[in-house]
Amino acid sequence: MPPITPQRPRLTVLGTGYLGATHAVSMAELGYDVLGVDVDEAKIGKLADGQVPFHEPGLDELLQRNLATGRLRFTTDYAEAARFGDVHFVCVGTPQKKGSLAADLRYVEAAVVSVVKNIHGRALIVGKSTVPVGTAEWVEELIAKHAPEHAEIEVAWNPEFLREGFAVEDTLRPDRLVFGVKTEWAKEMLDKTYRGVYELAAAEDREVPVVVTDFATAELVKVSANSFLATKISFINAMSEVCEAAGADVTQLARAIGYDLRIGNRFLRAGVGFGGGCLPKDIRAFRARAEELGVGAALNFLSEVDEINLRRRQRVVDLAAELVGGSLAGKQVAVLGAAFKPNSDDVRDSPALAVARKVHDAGASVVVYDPEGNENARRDLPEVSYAASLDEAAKGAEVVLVLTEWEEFRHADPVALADVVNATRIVDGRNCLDPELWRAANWEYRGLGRP
Ligand SMILES: NC(=O)c1ccc[n+]([C@@H]2O[C@H](COP(=O)([O-])OP(=O)(O)OC[C@H]3O[C@@H](n4cnc5c(N)ncnc54)[C@H](O)[C@@H]3O)[C@@H](O)[C@H]2O)c1
Ligand SMILES: O=c1ccn([C@@H]2O[C@H](COP(=O)(O)OP(=O)(O)O[C@H]3O[C@H](CO)[C@@H](O)[C@H](O)[C@H]3O)[C@@H](O)[C@H]2O)c(=O)[nH]1
Repeated sequence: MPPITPQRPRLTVLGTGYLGATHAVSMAELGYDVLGVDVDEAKIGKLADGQVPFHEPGLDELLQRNLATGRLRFTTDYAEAARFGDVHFVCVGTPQKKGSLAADLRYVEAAVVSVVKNIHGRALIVGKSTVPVGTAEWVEELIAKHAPEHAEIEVAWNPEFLREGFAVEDTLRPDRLVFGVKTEWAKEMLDKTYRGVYELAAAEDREVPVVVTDFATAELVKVSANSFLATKISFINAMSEVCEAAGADVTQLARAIGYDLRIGNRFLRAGVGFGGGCLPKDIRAFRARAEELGVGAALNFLSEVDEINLRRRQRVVDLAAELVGGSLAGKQVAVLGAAFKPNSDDVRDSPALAVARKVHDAGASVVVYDPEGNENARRDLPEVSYAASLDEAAKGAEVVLVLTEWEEFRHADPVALADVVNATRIVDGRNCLDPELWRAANWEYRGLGRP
C-alpha cells in the first residue's frame, strides 16, 4: 500500500487487545508511525516479537511486515507514549461491571490519566472504546484535572465498528467513519489521521462516508448500531421459537423475508444466538445508561432481546436431552465450537461455552473442540475436557452439538463421523449443516427453528 505523505500525525494506540492491536497494525500498514501501548507486559512482548496474541485472520502477516519497516512499535511506557503521539487512540476494554448491567470505565480512566499527565504539548485523545453516552465529557474533566497546565489537549469520539474475523478488512475499508468532535482542529486532525483510509478508498473507486457529530451522538451511534444488530438476531430467534411450535422452518422464513430490501438478508441467521465481547455487554450497558438518563422505558425491549437470546442456549440443552431420551446425566456429549463465532478464538460470553457449561451442570461428560478457541475456553471452563480434533471430540459421543459454524464443522462428513460416535444424534445449533445429508447418513438431526 502506498504510504501517505503530508502531515502525518504520529499515533499511539492505548490498549492492544482485539480492537487496539488491529487498529495499530492497520494504521501502520496505511503508512503512519504507530506506537501500541498496553499494561500487559506479556502481550506487548508478543506483539513486539511479531506474534498476535489472539486469532485474527491476516493480522500476523501485517504485524510482522510493519514491525520490519520500523513504523510500528510497542511499549508499556506511558511517558514514551505521551512524548511520541499527536493522536492517542483509547482502545482499552469496557467490560460489564460485576453485579451490574453497566460498563466498567476504570480502564478508560487509567489509560487517559496515564497518558495525559505526561503530555506537555498539543494532542488529541480519541476514544474508540465502546462507552456509555456522556463518557467523552467525563474524559474532558479527567484531562482538566490531570494534565499539566500548559498542555493543550482535546478530545474526540470515534467509535469502531470492526467485526472480529474481518477486523483488518473492516479497519482498512470501513463502511463509515464517525467523528464526535467539538472543534475544527479535532476534525482536521481526524481527517489527517484517516487520510490513508480515504486514499485507499479513492484508489479503489470507493468513498468512505464520514459523519461528523457532537460527542453524545457519536457515542450513541455505536451502542445503537450494536443494539440494532442484536435485535435483528433476537427477532429471528423469536421467529425460531414460533417456528418450532408451529412446525415451520425459520431458515426458509428468513430467506423469504430477507428478499425485501427494507428488511435485508444479513444478520438473520437463527441459532444459538449472539455472544462475544460486544453485543451482550453493549445492550446491557445501554439499558443501564438509559435508566440513569430517565429514559429506561425506551430501551425495555433490549431486555427482551437479551432474554430471547439466552433462552436459545437453554433450548439447545433441552434438545440434546430430548435426543438422548430425557436426561443428560452420565451421557457423553461432544461440543463442537467454543468461540463466539468462527474465525475467532474469542470465548467472551460465548453461547457455545455457555451451553457446554449447562450440559456439564446437567451431569453429562462434555468434550469440547474448537479449531482456535480451546486454550481460551479451558481458562474459562476448566471443568470439561478438550479435544485436539473433531474426531477426538466426537469419539464415543451420545450426541454431538454444533455451536460455532467453523468451516471444518460445516464440511464434516456425516458418514465418516458416524463410525466415530456412539450414537448418531446431532443438534445443529447454528443451522449450518444440510439436514438431508445428515439424515441420509442415518443421523437423528435437530436444527433450531426447523421441523
Ligand atoms: N473486539 C471488537 O471486535 C471490538 C470492536 C469495536 C469496539 N470494541 C470495543 O473496544 C474496546 C476494547 O475491546 P477489545 O475487544 O479490544 O478488548 P480486549 O480485552 O481484547 O483489549 C483491551 C486491552 O486493554 C488493555 N488495557 C487495560 N487497561 C489498560 C491501560 N490502563 N492502558 C493500556 N492498556 C490497557 C488490556 O490489557 C487489553 O489488552 C471495548 O470497549 C469494546 O467494546 C471492540
Ligand atoms: O445472523 C446472525 C449474525 C450473528 N450472530 C451471532 O452474533 C454474534 C456477534 O456476531 P458479529 O456481530 O459478527 O461479531 P462481533 O465481532 O462481535 O461484531 C459486533 O460487535 C463489534 C464490537 O462492538 C462491532 O464493532 C461489530 O460491528 C458488531 O457486528 C456472534 O455470536 C454470532 O454468532 C447470529 O447468531 N446470527
